[in-house]
Amino acid sequence: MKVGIVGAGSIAFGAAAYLENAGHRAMLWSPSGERTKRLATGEALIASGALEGTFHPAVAGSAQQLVEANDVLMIALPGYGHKAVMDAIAPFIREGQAVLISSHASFGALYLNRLLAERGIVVPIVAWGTTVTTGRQPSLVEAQVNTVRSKVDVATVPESLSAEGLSVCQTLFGDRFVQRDGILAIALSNLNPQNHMGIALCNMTRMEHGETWPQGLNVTPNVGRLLEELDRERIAIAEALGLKVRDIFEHFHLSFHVPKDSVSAMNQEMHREGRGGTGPATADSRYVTEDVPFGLLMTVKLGELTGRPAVLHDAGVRIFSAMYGRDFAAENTLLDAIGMSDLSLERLRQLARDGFEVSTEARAAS
Ligand SMILES: NC(=O)C1=CN([C@@H]2O[C@H](COP(=O)(O)OP(=O)(O)OC[C@H]3O[C@@H](n4cnc5c(N)ncnc54)[C@H](OP(=O)(O)O)[C@@H]3O)[C@@H](O)[C@H]2O)C=CC1
Ligand SMILES: CC(C)(CO)C(=O)C(=O)O
Repeated sequence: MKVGIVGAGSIAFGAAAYLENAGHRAMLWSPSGERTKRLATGEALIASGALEGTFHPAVAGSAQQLVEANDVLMIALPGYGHKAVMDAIAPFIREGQAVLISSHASFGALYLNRLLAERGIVVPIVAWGTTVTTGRQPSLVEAQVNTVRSKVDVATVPESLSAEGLSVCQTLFGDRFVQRDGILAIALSNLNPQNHMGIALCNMTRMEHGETWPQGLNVTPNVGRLLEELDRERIAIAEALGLKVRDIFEHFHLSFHVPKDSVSAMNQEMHREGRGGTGPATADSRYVTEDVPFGLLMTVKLGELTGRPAVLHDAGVRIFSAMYGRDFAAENTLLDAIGMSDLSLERLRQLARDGFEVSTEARAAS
C-alpha cells in the first residue's frame, strides 16, 4: 500500500523504514519541511537497531500532495502538532481513506472526524494507544529503532468502521494490534503521560543541565512506586467506565520484552539489557510539553467526569506549570476544539462510538 506519513521525526522515520521494509511505499510530509530536506534530495534513510536497512521513502511538498498520492495516512508527531496537521490534511481526505494516529492524544480522532463530517465524509480514523516502533532520530537521514512492540492497542472512530481500520493496521504493520473498546479505552491506554511525569519530575535537573542520562536506570524504586501509583489512578477511571486497559506491568512486559516485576525492577532489567534508553537532554521535551497538556490533563478531565479524581495527575499539571512558568492546562488545543468542558459523559461516549453527525446537506454536497 502507499502510506502518507504526516510528520518527520523519530516515529515517522521509524514507520517509513518499517513500511518500506515490509514492501509498502512510504511518503513523508511535515509542515516545515526542515527534517525531510535531505531525503528529498535523494539521500537514503538508514535504519539501525531493532530494524536494519537502507530505504528511499518519498517526500511530499504539501499536505495536498501527501493526501492525494497515498492510500492511507498516518499521523506520527507529538500531540501539540495534531490540530495543525489535521487542519492541513482534512480538506483533501477522500471517502474511505483510512487515517492512523500514532500515538493518539486528547480525542484528536474526534476532532478530525468532526472536520470530515463537516465535509460530508466518513473514514476509519484509527487511534493507537502508542507506537509500533520506539526510537530516536540521530540525524535527518537516520532512524534509530529501539523496539518493535509486540502489541499495540487500537480503536476506530466511528466504531462501525472498526473492521476496516483494524485490517489496514494489520496489512501494514502485521498481527500486533489489540482491538480495544473504543477511543475512551485508547485515551486511557497511552501510558507515556503518567510514566513521563514521574521520569521528568524526578530527573528535571538532569534535563535542565542537558545531561545524557540512562532513563531505565533512573526509574529507581521510589520513581517506580510513583509510576505504579499514577497507574492506579488511570486504571480506576477505566474501571469506572467499564473499560479494560493494560496495566503498567503488562505495558513494560509487552513493549520492552522483560519479565513482569515491579516497575523499577523491569526498568533496571531493560537497562541491564542495553534497552533502557536515554532520558531527555533538555527541559524543552515532549515528555513535558506534549504529555502534560495532552495527556495528564485529559486524564484529569476523565477523572472528573467519572467521579474518580486523578489527584496525582492533577498535581503533575500544576507542578510542571509552576516549574515552567506556563499554564499547561490552557495549552490543549484539541480538547478545546471538541468542547470537552461542555460534554457530558454520555455525549462523550456516544461521540466516541459514532463520531459527529454528518448532515444531509454536507453529504449531498460531498
Ligand atoms: N519516539 C518514541 O520512542 C516514542 C514516541 N511516542 C509518541 O509518538 C509521537 C511522535 O513522536 P516522535 O516522532 O518521537 O516526536 P518528534 O519530536 O521526533 O516529532 C517531530 C515531528 O513533529 C513535528 N512537529 C513538532 N511540532 C509541531 C507543530 N507544532 N506542528 C506540526 N508539527 C510539529 C516536527 O515538524 P518538523 O518536521 O517541521 O520539525 C517533526 O516532523 C508522539 O506523540 C510521541 O509521544 C510514543 C512512544 C515512543
Ligand atoms: C522512550 C520511551 C519508549 C519510553 O519512555 C518513550 O515512550 C518515548 O520516547 O516517548
